Order: sequence, then structure tokens, then C-alpha cells
Amino acid sequence: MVIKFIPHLRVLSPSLLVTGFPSMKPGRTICFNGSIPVLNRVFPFKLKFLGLSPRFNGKLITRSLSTRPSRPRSRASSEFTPKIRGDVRASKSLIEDEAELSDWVGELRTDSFRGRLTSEDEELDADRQRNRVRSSDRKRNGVSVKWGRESEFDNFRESRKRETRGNFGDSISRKSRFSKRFDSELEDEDSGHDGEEDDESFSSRKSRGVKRENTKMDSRRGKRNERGLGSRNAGSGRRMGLGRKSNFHEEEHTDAGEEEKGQEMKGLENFLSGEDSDINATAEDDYIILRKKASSALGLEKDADQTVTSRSSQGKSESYLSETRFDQISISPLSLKGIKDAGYEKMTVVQEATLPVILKGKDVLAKAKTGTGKTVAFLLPSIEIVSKLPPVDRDVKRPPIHVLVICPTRELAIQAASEAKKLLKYHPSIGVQVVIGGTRLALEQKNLQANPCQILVATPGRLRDHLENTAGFATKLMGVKVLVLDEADRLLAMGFRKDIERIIAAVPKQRQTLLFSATVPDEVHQICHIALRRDHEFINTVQEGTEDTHSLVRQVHMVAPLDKQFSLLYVLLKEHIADDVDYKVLVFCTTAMVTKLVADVLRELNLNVREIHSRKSQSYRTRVSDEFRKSKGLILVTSDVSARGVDYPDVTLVLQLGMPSDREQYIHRLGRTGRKGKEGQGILLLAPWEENFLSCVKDLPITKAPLPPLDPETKKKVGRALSNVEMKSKESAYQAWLGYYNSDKNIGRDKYRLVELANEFSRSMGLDNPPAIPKLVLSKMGLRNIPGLRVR
Ligand SMILES: Nc1ncnc2c1ncn2[C@@H]1O[C@H](COP(=O)(O)OP(=O)(O)OP(=O)(O)O)[C@@H](O)[C@H]1O
Repeated sequence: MVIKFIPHLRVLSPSLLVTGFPSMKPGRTICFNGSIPVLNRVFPFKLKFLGLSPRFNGKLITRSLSTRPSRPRSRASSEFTPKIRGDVRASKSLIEDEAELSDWVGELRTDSFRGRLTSEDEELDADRQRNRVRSSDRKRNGVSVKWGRESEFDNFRESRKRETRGNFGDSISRKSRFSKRFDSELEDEDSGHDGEEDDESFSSRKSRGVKRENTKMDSRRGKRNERGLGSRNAGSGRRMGLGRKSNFHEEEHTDAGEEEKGQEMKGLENFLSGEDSDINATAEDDYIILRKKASSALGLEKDADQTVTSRSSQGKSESYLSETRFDQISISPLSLKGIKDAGYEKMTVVQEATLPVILKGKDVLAKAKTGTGKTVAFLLPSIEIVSKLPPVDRDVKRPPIHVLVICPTRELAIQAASEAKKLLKYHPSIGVQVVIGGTRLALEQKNLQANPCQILVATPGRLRDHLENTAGFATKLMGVKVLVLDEADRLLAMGFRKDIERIIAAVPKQRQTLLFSATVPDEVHQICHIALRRDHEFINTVQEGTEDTHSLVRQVHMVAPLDKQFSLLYVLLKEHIADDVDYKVLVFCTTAMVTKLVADVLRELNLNVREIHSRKSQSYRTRVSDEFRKSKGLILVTSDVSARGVDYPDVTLVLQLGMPSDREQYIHRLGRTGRKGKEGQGILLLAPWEENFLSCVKDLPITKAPLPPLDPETKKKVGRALSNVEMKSKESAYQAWLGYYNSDKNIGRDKYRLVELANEFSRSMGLDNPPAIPKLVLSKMGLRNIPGLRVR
């Protein structure tokens, strides 16, 4: 696959207005920064025994880049010819949602999965997969396995079914596949590390994507480098790539006004390219210039000076809110009323940055920190677009869906639909519906029939089910004007990519596409062309040189052997609870079954605990999620189903037990606290052999914290709690644990060591004799005949 990069690298500082100026070349990128960090701000924090020292990088410059693929967008429309069946009993999708991906990570991985996949391999595999998908028994399971022998897999799947109710094999297989690819890529990346990663040199950037862009750096940027300005851009690619074990596992208008903006833009381009006279302008000057342009784009020329003044006089506060009020911008009175009722007055920075661009019809890839209002940022302009379309005739048999929002998890889809409902309060003619896995397809079909909607929020797998099994659904999708991929990097990753490609093939080519996420690794720039037009804009509201995480969230890591971890977890939680009566804690675990085990233990220890993971029914997940949203004084033990996007207000602590699957997942998990500019705390508890993970997040301000003391009484208490936990829970956790770490490229490489560690985990649960594992599972994991394992 050939990917052509035309990097229109812009050096912007510290804040840039985002508009679609016609004079800009296609593929350009605009950065927006509406926030400037305050240095030396004092934050109260609560981890008594921790020596936390905030780390700031005061750089204000944002780098943005854009890629222009030479390859036309692929469309596999033939695959999406709707198969209308009388039988609404749907085939199960390849993947229901992220939960299955995350929770079953690695369980079936074998050494044979670890070879490097070339793009050719990938195509081949995609074909193989397509064929299998076509030929497999969809009625039974929907999809076949891409890796491994099908019959063997079927046996395994059947044995799996005996233990659980679902079919998870497909997602395991998919997970394995993308892990395989990126594991090999990471190996390359690691070995290619030049050891000069710093903020001062373009050439020192580690990330492959950035390096490539650098090689095609335009001459203007070269000039900036010569002038010593290149460093302002540098580092943007730093650690933006995959983590070590990635589960990454994806018309210009012309009128007089536009021309004027074009002139402005030219000035801006000159400024950016260093050809502007005053290249020594201060960051604040830059900010003012760019801010004025932002106000101008929003039609706020009159307020521009005022806005800038108030902003700069405020000091460089890192606020998620902009100074622009919703009532200052040109949106429909009905939307405005809805916004007011929702309690929103000012736009958040990302909303202010993206709205004018989206309303101009541009495709957008937007990056903004967690909890800063990205959902409204894509929903509001989408609603505005729909509200301007001619009303759909009531008699139309298959009323079109105009906006399609895809989310990687069910919880997130439900949440986005509910936000849309808030904004649509005074738009009685615009309907929104949600279709997600884990619910009855037939019921959704009925709802879609009875209540036509212009906005549909969906998880990828369920959307595919509807495409393939719901009569007239494909026709409805032909009305899509706006396609949104929320958590775009996740959706474009290998685990979802094929689904997304198929969904893209089912919506019109003439559409607007919006990609949003708090993390946009370089790989996303490379593959975003599968969804975005060539002239899309990358809007980055995260300042260059600042972290992707919030400065108000204290981040620490602790390193402790497994045999201490349950006790430590208990002590850390007790400490936190003692410090904050309104505690609200998320404990992230590596897999669904480990989540269950940890919840069981904490329950035995009389903590107020709930659990959520993919093995729970959707109705249970929804109930628990709602409860946690509204509660205080509660601990939610969770797998990665809660890692992304879920907006639980006022989470006081995010505790990650064991290493996350990659850097992005660490950031998203942590992002469940410190939302909307609030404070929060994050603790990452690692075993000594997981410490390597820290190299993936070394640009983040995570300090090492000492371990709290463990008294013998606590150890006894925890030991007793563990002994009360059901054996089955421990057995399942052991197997899932083994699968998870087997999929790590470092830990899983040495199977002997892996088994030793797994048995250490077993002992930490109080099981000196590790639980036996089915032969087939071991063979799928590539662990047959490894000493120390017990087979059944
Ligand atoms: N303009 C606004 N003013 C105040 N609050 C807002 C505004 N826009 C959105 N919010 C609120 O901010 C919170 C976070 O929004 P949202 O969940 O969209 O964040 P996000 O950026 O998508 O986070 P994540 O990256 O974790 O998905 C929500 O509670 C939302 O209701």
C-alpha cells in the first residue's frame, strides 16, 4: 500500500484559530490551542504517602500535520449489498464492541502469530477473512476465524461456550491478528530507537510516521529549522505511536468574504512559514493573532479583541472552556435552547475550534484531551447540518439516516445518544436512535421501523448486523451526510478496521466525515484516508510540548511483586476512602475475568464495589454504569469497557492494576478522572517485570511513589478474603491472566518465564497449585508442554 505524505507542517503558537480558509492547500492541518498552562500552580492532593511532584513542560507550540494519501478511498460496496432475509435472526458480528476485543485479548495467540505482516499479507488475510466470513455458518456464529484451523477453533469455541454463554472466539482471533501486526512493527520501532529523543530536534523523533513526514518536510519548514524554530515543532510525534503491546491493535466556497479570509490565511501562512517579519513574536502575541482569527471565523469579529484581552488578562490558565459563548455563534435557536437547558454556556476549546470548520463542510480529524466535550463538538454541528436539510416526507418508505455516529463501546454509544437527545430537545422533527450489541436485534429493527431517526449512534458490529439483516437499512444509510467516528484511533485500529471499512463502503462517498479522539497516534494519520477526504483538517487542541493528560491529575506509579498487590490495592483504596468521603474510584484490570476476581476480593473485604466487563449482560452493564454515574462512595472494578469515552462525573481516583495494553489505553483510562477541568488522581500499580511499560509513557508526568506499608493484620485479612473467593473465579482469572501476558511482546516471548509469572499470580490468589487449563486452550496460546502448567 502506497501512502503519500504531503506534510503541510505548521508551526503554530500558542493557539490557532481554526477555520476552513479557502486559500489553504488541501490536506492542511490547523492546530488550535485554547489553553495555556499555568506553571507552578498549586494543587491540593490526597495521596498522603506519595511524594508527588508535578512536571510541566511549558512549551506552547503545537505541531500538526496532515497526510494526503495518493490511493483512492477503497470501497467494497459489493460486500455490502444488503442480504435481506426474512429471518431476522441475525448473524453475530465479527466484533460486538471493544469489550470483546479488550477482554479476550491474547487468549488464543500463538507464536505463529508473531511474524511480521506486510501490507500484502494484510490484504491476503483480509481476502481470506472475507471468504471465510462468506462461507462460514453465519446463522450459528456469524463469522469464522481468520487465524488457526477452523475446525480446531470450532472445537475450542464449543468448549468456550460451555464455560460462558457467548461466542468470543472471533474477537479473540481478530485481536490476535492486529496484535501480531503491531507487535512486529513495535519491534522495529524499538530497535530503531536512536536514543536521542528530545524536544529539540526534528530528526530525533522516534516515531516512524513523523520521521517519514520529516523526510518530506517542505522547504519552508526547513527554513524554520535553520532559524532554530524547528524545535518548536519537535517532539510532537514523541510517544504518539503505539505502546509496547499495542492493541492498536484508525469544496471550497468562494465569495468575497472567503477571499478576505484567504488573504488573512496567506498572512497566517507567511507567519507560520517564518516569512512573516516578526518571527520573534512572543507566544502571547501569536496567541492573540490566532485568537482573533478564531473569533473572526465564528463571526465574532467585534468580540475578538475583547475575547483575546480577557483571555490574556486571565493569565495562562489551562481551561477546557473557551471564552466563546454558544449564544455568540451562529447556530439555530432550537439548538441554542437545548444547549442552554443542558447547562452549557461557553463552548469548550475543542468545540470552538471545530465548529466553524465542520459547518463549512470540511472533514475533520480532531484531537482534544479527555473530558473536554468532544461529543458535543461533533453532535452540535451534525444537528445543525440535519436541521438545514429539507424535511423528510412522512410517506417515504425508508427514511434516510443523515448522521451516523460510530462508537467502539456500547456504553459510549448509549452516552452519545443521550447527549444528542439533550441537544435535540427543541428539535422535535429530528430523531436519534442507538443500535448496540448485546440487545435484541429484532427489537432494534422494530424501533427503527416505528421511529425513523435522522441520527443513528451505533457500535460497529451491530451496525454490520443491521446492514446485513435489516430490510431497507442499507438504503437508509445511503442518506448519510455526516459520518462520525468517535474514538477514531480505536475504530481505525486493526481490531475494528475491517468493520469500519465495510461501514464506510455502505455510506455515500459524498459525505462529511469527522474523526475525534483524545489520542491520535501517527498511525492514524497514515490510515485516516480510509475515512477522510484528502483536504481534511487536523485540529489539535493539545498544545505541543504539553502532555496528552491533564495537569490537574496527579499520576503516580508503584512497583510491587504480585504477592503484595491485593493487599496494596486494599490499602490504597482504604487510604483514598479515608481521605475523601465522596470517593468515586475506577479500578481498571487487565481482562474481564481478572476484573471479576478483583471485584470478588474487594467485596469480601467489605468495600462498596461494583463490577463491569464484557462477560456481564448488557442490561447489567447499563444498570451498573448508570448507578456509578450517579453515585458517590463507590468503587467500580472494570475492564477496558470503561476505558474510553465514558463520562462518569467526579471520579476521584483511577487505579490501574497491571499494565494497560498500550499508551493510548493508559491515557484514556486515566481520562475518566479530571474531567471538565477538575482534579483527579491516577495510580498505576505494576509488577517489577511490567516496569518496561513506563517507557511508553515516559513523556507523561507519572512519578514513582513509595509503597504504603502493609501490616500483618492487613495481609491476613486480604488472605482470608482471597480464600473466600470461589475457585472458579480464580481459575478463570488465571487463564485470562496467562492469555493477556502471553500477548505481550516482551513477557509473552519467553514462555517459560511467562508460566513462572502466571504461577506467581496463582500463588498471589492463594493457589500454590495453579489451576489446570484445557489442552486446546494451551495449544492455542502456544503453551503446550511448557513446564509448570497443569493440563486438563
Ligand atoms: N460547552 C460545555 N460546557 C460545559 N460542559 C460541557 C460542554 N460540552 C460538554 N460538556 C460536558 O463535558 C463532559 C465531558 O464531555 P465528553 O464526554 O464529550 O468529553 P470527551 O472529550 O468526549 O471525553 P473522552 O475523551 O473521555 O471521550 C460531559 O459531561 C459533557 O456534558
